[in-house]
Parts: sequence; structure tokens; C-alpha cells
Amino acid sequence: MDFQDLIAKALEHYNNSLPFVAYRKPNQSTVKLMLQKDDKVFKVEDFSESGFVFAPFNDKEDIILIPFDDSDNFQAEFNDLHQLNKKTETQKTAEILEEDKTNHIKLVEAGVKAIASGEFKKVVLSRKETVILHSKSVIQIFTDLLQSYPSAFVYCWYHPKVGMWLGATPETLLKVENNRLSTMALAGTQKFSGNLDVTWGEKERQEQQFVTNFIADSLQPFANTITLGDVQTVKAGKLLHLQTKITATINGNLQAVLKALHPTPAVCGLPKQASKNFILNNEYYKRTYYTGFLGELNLKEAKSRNRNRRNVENNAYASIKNISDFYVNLRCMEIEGDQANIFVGGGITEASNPIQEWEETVHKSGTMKQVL
Ligand SMILES: C=C(O[C@@H]1C=C(C(=O)O)C=C[C@H]1O)C(=O)O
Repeated sequence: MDFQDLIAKALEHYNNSLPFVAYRKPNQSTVKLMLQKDDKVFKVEDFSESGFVFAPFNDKEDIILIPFDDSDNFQAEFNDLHQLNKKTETQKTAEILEEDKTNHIKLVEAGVKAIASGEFKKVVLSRKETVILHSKSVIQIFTDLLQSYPSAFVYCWYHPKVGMWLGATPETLLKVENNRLSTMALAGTQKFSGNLDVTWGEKERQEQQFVTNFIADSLQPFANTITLGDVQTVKAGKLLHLQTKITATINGNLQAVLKALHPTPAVCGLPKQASKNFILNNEYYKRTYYTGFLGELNLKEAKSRNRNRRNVENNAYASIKNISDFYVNLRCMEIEGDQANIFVGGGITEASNPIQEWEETVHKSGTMKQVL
């Protein structure tokens, strides 16, 4: 199937008010489409299910599933950037509301105060910004995201009883292939100005180290070996972040591992419960699915043995891999009628400057506004 046919199928499904998800993994060209056959709201109970997961920030709320068995699945290649109409005109930067700025600064000040008084060590504080879409369609936004962010997980998710979400996230929550787990600690932000070789402040290094330590500690009860990579600077659109890759061999079930990890201090804080309570009680809006996670759950993939082997008979015994591949729902938006709600936040430590934190959220929302 070619990409235009895949888009037409998704549109038809949307017009029939039926759930679907279209997505492309980082640095890949294959776009997958799952069309759910009815409009039931399926929920994940224990992560033994198989399908596409859409989980909220608050782990007390329901996790939505588009089950593989109740869906028609398609895929297409998206690699010829010129096959599409050229990227549509970027909308002028929307006006920043003075009230949003004052509120965010107040929120960060309250966060810094709570840290200074010992309530927690780090908290990620965020806000919602609304942009009017004018004539741009959801499908145009999705294809612009695919073109603009080749190294992100790009998706468009729709359920008539839940909503319409789009995003291009740079952050993996975890990937599990049989019992091999890989994840990342991503935090710290600065603007990209043409150079990856940049210096990072102590605040960003510490903030990212909190995330690495938390992930390593949380995996400890389920892991035989945990390997941490070096701290690297990575690019996400026009922003840079600090990242440490983490791999482990796990012996626990996926539900227990997720319960320990989500939400990580990359999107919540440290310690988890105190920072989470602060977020739920103090942010000026409800996060719903922003900073939740999404992706494939228990996908079965046939993997043939090494093709270079002399003994070709071995190739007959293709092994089946069980794969779960989840991403943190960042750099995302919710579409409501003719408006897009963009969600942006940043990590706060005792050393945070409220005005700089406000500016960081402005840079992050700019990344999303580029495709609107
Ligand atoms: C919370 C967001 O991003 C997270 C926070 C970061 C930070 O504090 O520097 C960086 C990357 C993400 O882990 C967001 O993009 O909304």
C-alpha cells in the first residue's frame, strides 16, 4: 500500500467516527496504521493484552488499548519527502497570553519553594497553550510531523470517545524484546544553534542524573544486569537534551516494571509520590494523556535466524519475538474542534530560575507550532 492510500484509509475511518492510530518509529520509514473495527473503549488490565496502548499521566486512570485482534492493520513507506505537497505554510507565532506567563512563573516559584522546604528534590511543571488551527487538517499536521521529526516517534491517535492526539516525541519509556529491556534518561534542555558540542550547566546535569539514578534504582528489583551508557547530547527538533541509554535483562513482568518506572522524574519528579501530588494539586490544567505513554504492547514478530549461516535449514526455525515498545507522550497536542492544545513543561530543581523555565516552555511549544 502506498502512503496516500494509507492516509485515505485513516481519513475514512475518522469520518466514520471509528478509533485508529497511525505511527512511525524513530529513524524508520514504515508508517503503521491500526483501524479498530468498532468504537468500544478497550482497556489494559494487566499488560498481558496485545495492541496499541494509550496511557494517561495519572496511573490511577484507565489505559486505553486498540487491540490487534479487533483491528485491521496496514503499513506504508514514508520516505520520499517530495511525494507530498510541500510542507504547508507555518502559522505565525501565536500570541503569548500574559496570563499564561504569570501563572507559569507563579507555579515554578511554588515548585522551587516546595523543593527548598524539603518536600521533594525535583518536579516537572507544565502548562497548556491553545492555538487556532485555521485551515490546517489533522492529516496535514501528521505528515508535517513525519517530515520535520525523522528521529522522533510520530503518531496520530484517535478515539471518538476519548479524543484526537498527535505528537513527535523524542523520549523512549521502554522497549522490551523478550527479556531485554532498553530505555533512556532524558532531561535538560537548551536551544540548538547548529552545534552538538555544547556545555551544560550544573542544574541540567543534576536534573538528568536524578532521572538516570531513578531508572537504575527502579529496575534493580527486576533486573539481572543493568548497563548505563555515557551521558550524551541529543537533538530533538530545534532543542538539545542530555540523554543516558540504559539496558537491562529483566526477570519481572511488564506491569510491575511499568508501575515502578512510570511516571519517571523526566516528566514527574523525585520522589515520585510527593512530586506527583504537587503536580495534580498545583498545575493550572489537567494533563490527561500528556506525559503518559503510548506504543505497541506484546507485538509478535517473526525473526528468522542469521541469513549468513551456512546451514540454511536453520532458517526454517524462525523464532518469534515478543516486543513492547513505549514512548513518553511529549511534544504533543490534543485537537479539539478548530483548536490545538499544546502541552509543554520542564524540570524544576532548587536552582531553577522561573523566567528561564517559562522561556524553556516557549521554545518547546514553538517546536509544535512549527507544524501548525
Ligand atoms: C516535560 C517535557 O520534557 C521533559 C523535560 C525536559 C527538561 O526538563 O529539560 C527535557 C526532556 C523531557 O524529559 C516536555 O517536553 O514537555
